[in-house]
Amino acid sequence: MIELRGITQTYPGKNGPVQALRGVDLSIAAGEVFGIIGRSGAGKSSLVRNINLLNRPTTGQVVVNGKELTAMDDAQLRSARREIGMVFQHFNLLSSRTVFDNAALPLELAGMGKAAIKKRVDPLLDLVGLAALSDRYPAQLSGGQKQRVGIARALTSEPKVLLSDEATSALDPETTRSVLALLKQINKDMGLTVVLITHQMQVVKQIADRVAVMEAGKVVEMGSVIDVFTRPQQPITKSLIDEIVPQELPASVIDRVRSLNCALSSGQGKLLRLSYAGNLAYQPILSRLIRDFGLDVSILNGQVDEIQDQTFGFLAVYASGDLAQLNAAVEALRASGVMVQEVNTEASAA
Ligand SMILES: Nc1ncnc2c1ncn2[C@@H]1O[C@H](COP(=O)(O)OP(=O)(O)OP(=O)(O)O)[C@@H](O)[C@H]1O
Repeated sequence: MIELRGITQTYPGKNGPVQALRGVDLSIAAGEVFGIIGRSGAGKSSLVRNINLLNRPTTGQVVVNGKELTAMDDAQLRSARREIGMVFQHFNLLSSRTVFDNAALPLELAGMGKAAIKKRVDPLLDLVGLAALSDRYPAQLSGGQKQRVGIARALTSEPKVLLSDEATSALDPETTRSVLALLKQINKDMGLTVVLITHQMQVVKQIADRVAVMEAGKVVEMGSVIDVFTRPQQPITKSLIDEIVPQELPASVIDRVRSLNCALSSGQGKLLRLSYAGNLAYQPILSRLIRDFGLDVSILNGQVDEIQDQTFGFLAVYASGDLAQLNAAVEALRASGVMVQEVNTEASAA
């Protein structure tokens, strides 16, 4: 549905050119909710604005729904853009127009008649839960309601793709959840492809199917959300996930393990961080360590959560026993799909 090939974006800057994007290739499938995450300045806004050519990339190709936007003239582009709706962090509503008139604006500009506009806009205001507020002005709305107007407006041209540029960044956590739930519902009910950029993993976790992690103008990691949460590879990904799934164990746990280690011969105790997802969450992982390998196991830390009906989690356990059995147990865990990290307590505590 969306193909970005070799995208670079260079802006003129006071102290020389700023290279915001340094060669991005992305393929987003129809009907997906695709998250693009990164810290401030990573290039997310530049990239999402490349998809509808609100920013024209310096080099590279943008193909949406089989049509190469980067090869189009202005008239062709205006028509192609109707298939791509966009919602913005600061809503971009006109204060002098009512909810209905804000949502209707793109249709008015396209020259549609009043009756046809009403037929298109009324159901959309109903969909976003604002039917009763259609005569209000933006100043009389909450942030969440303003964003719902923005979403209705983006849907008036019956797009196939919805781009969301930090649409929930200005909203409180509860309103964020309800706006994201609305986007997910629209994605499911209308089959709309949603591309959202955010700096919050919580947003990715709630709604995205796949995620690309950006750093310094490049995509450094990409995968299904559950895979990226359970097997983050890059330091930036780990640090972004840390707010939801702590990547480091508390110092108090490391301290306790060091004193446990002192009581054993070298190597007979290991601190293991086990990450797992999906069906593995229902496997008797710990009882196998005890039964099959004769180990003692203490649970020291952990968290279990869900991403779109899939369980995922991590457990920090201290396993002790015969060294050969310990090593065999780690191998068996890895073979079963559990990600096992042996935590070096000396290095971690330093
Ligand atoms: N119009 C512009 N002119 C010059 N430099 C720009 C322009 N727009 C963005 N940049 C620079 O390009 C880089 C990427 O910016 P971009 O806004 O795409 O990142 P971002 O990940 O969306 O950041 P944020 O979350 O802060 O919006 C930054 O260094 C930024 O300062």
